Amino acid sequence: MDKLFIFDTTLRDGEQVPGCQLNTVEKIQVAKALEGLGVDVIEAGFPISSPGDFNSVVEISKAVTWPTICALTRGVEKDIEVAAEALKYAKNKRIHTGIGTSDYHIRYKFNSNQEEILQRAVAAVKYAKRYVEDVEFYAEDAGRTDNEYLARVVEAVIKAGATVVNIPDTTGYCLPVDYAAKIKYLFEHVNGIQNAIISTHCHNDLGMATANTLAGVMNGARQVEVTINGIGERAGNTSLEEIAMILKSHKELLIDTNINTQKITPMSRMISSLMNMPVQPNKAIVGRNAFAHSSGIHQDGVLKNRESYEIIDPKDVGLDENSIVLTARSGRAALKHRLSVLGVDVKDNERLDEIYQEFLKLADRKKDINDNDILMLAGKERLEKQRIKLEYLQVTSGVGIRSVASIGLNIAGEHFEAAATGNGPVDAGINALKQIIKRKMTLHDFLIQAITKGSDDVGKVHMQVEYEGNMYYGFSGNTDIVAASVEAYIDAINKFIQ
Ligand SMILES: CC(=O)SCCNC(=O)CCNC(=O)[C@H](O)C(C)(C)COP(=O)(O)OP(=O)(O)OC[C@H]1O[C@@H](n2cnc3c(N)ncnc32)[C@H](O)[C@@H]1OP(=O)(O)O
Ligand SMILES: CC(C)C(=O)C(=O)O
Repeated sequence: MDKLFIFDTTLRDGEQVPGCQLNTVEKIQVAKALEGLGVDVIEAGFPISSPGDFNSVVEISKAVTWPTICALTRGVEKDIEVAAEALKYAKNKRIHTGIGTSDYHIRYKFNSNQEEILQRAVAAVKYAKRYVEDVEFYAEDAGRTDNEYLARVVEAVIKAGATVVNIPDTTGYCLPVDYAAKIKYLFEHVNGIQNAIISTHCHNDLGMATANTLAGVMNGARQVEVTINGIGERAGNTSLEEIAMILKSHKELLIDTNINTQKITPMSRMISSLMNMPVQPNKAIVGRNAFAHSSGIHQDGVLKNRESYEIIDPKDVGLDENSIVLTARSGRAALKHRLSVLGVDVKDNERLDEIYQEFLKLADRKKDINDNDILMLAGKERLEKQRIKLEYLQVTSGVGIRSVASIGLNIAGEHFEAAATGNGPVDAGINALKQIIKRKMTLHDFLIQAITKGSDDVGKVHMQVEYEGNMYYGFSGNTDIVAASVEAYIDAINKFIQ
């Protein structure tokens, strides 16, 4: 297996994203987590850019042990001096310097010409070499740089001592076939290329960052510059998790990384939370839906054999399990599975079908069906077979009066009635219930939730009732929330009275 070096630039290119700025303490936290993840190089910042960024590079250098700490500079002496100073405490250090090589950059950014830029590139590498052994050179906008000129620059900087040469597709313009050809061209035309590692740094403006990075690797690049969750300037960078999992999934490529893939999900969540940058739900590997199956045919297939619809074991990226999301497109297999996970075993297909029909009606109204909804549906089923049934409930309540409730119960075929007052209609209803069921019961959890949005909505009630030291759960749903509350209490009682 060939080793691919993972160069993480979440703290530099990722942190350039508006709103994603981190303070030094947060950056140290991220750097330590990246070290745990197994990255080879951490690009910690651009020290000349601000005192805060300088300080972060210093502190990360002190905090991190084995990955190389890299600092970015322009091809400018002062930048290089400041970067070297910031890296003073790093055990393994690298300066990443460079200059734009495309005609756009040479003409408009620098008002210069190819020969002068080539000389500035070489001078920058030589200057950085005065401070550190490990110097990486970037040919900014290499994606749009003419290959013949790029090869001359790459050859010259390697001769000047560059240990790594970065070929960025800065604007995310390249097609994978063209980026592949560019890397191949360099390997075929640069004398001394074996003395340096060729690196990719692909942006995602056209959604091709990962494809381009992979094309580079398949043509000889052995370092990839990536970020967690693919964050970065504009549309972002190649995402670390995608490259790591592509190589883990396609062993035939014979290329390996040091990444401990089981740390990918926690790392992704840490970055998303610290940088206030939500991950799009369908993002490969780390999106909320990356391992969620929501349609009946897929769910049935996955429940029969995970690999029917999953190419990655969720455990390999640090998730406990995949998720079977119940929607109006789900089938009986998924519903039955969820019920059994929740402890409700539906053995009889006729019963399952009845619950399923109720489920479909609810799913058409409500986008997210959660576990409580499912339990409530199964509970409604159960209500009909319960020992204690609510026959009627009448409540009077209002402002400035004490609530009064009268209740009628059918207990194993016998009729009982009672009335009581209470502190509000629910309390009155439960007090009336307790006039008939004279047991020492305590209500703990009591949650009322609207299912959809209208005022005619179903109120869903979830309760926890303690009886003789044990907890019993009760569920119900009704457009009358007082009735739903009393029904939920009766549901809990039925669980210990039968
Ligand atoms: C592709 C990448 O470089 S990705 C990194 C991008 N990240 C950043 O830009 C964040 C950090 N940047 C900064 O803090 C500031 O831009 C600084 C400190 C670097 C420079 O600030 P200023 O001196 O005010 O310059 P300003 O940002 O306005 O313009 C950039 C200057 O750098 C020059 N420059 C840009 N890239 C390079 C380079 N690689 N090598 C040499 N000079 C460069 C530009 O031509 C311009 O010079 P000019 O003023 O003579 O025209
Ligand atoms: C500094 C370089 C590597 C960069 O960020 C780019 O070209 O996008």
